[in-house]
Amino acid sequence: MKTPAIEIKDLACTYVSEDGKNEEHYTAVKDVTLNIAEGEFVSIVGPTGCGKSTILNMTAGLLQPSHGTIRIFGEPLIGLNRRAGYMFQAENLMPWRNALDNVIAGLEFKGVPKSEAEKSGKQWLRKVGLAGFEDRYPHHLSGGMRKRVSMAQTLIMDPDIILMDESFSALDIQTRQLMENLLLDLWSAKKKAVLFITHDLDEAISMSDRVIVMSAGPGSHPIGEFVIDLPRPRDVTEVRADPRFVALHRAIWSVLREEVLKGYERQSQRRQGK
Ligand SMILES: Nc1ncnc2c1ncn2[C@@H]1O[C@H](COP(=O)(O)OP(=O)(O)OP(=O)(O)O)[C@@H](O)[C@H]1O
Repeated sequence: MKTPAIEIKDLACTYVSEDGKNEEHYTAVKDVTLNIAEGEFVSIVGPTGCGKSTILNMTAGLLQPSHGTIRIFGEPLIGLNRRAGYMFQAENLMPWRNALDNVIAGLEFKGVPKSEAEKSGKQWLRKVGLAGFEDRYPHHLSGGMRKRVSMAQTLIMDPDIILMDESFSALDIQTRQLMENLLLDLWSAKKKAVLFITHDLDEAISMSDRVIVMSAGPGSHPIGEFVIDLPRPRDVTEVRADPRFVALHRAIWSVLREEVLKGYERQSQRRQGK
């Protein structure tokens, strides 16, 4: 069997917070075991606050697990995950750089000569539908255009793994579906392992090869795994009318629904300090 791109074993994360007097421990995730194959597109869905971002941040190497291991293409993850590119919900463009200079920032940092980086940057801006926008600064681009620049900025580095945390959730629905289709097009041209975090079950099903459902926290862990056997290439809007999509949605929601309700209840108990 091929070595997985991401191999997560018995992972746990306990946050410790202090208010000056007391130390509070909160185990967000526990017993998380999960593999993602090379080129596989996997989404994690779960109730709000269940620890989806916690898992992603540990896989990115931005957060140290309290327990368990993460292997990247067979190698234990130590420090930052250098084989991964990230796309988060928040804007990460540098406002003082134009679109092209934002796209090539990572290449420049790696020491790629400017002319070579610019040539590649222009190609990437074309791929994401922004040819002619090279000189525009982020504040002169729409939210959707800024996301396209971010996507080019991530993919130009040719990472073997792409980690995405609610990357499109701030966009309006039409722009969001355009971005989802664009991502699928780019992904199918050069398949990378994708770990995609989303609140949106429709988005998870329409994009993924596999959807993992997490339980409500504390100690959140996977409680369901669904293979999405919808044919590719997919159009994320059209695929939603496919009877198989509807059946998968029903099956996954039957597992997720109860956890969502538990998640709301536990969060409100936590807020009240119960
Ligand atoms: N630094 C921290 N200190 C203490 N608790 C934290 C910290 N970061 C996250 N948490 C808690 O850990 C739990 C998991 O958080 P996380 O952001 O990973 O969940 P999520 O599933 O991504 O949330 P959402 O769906 O709302 O984006 C939450 O209950 C959160 O309040």
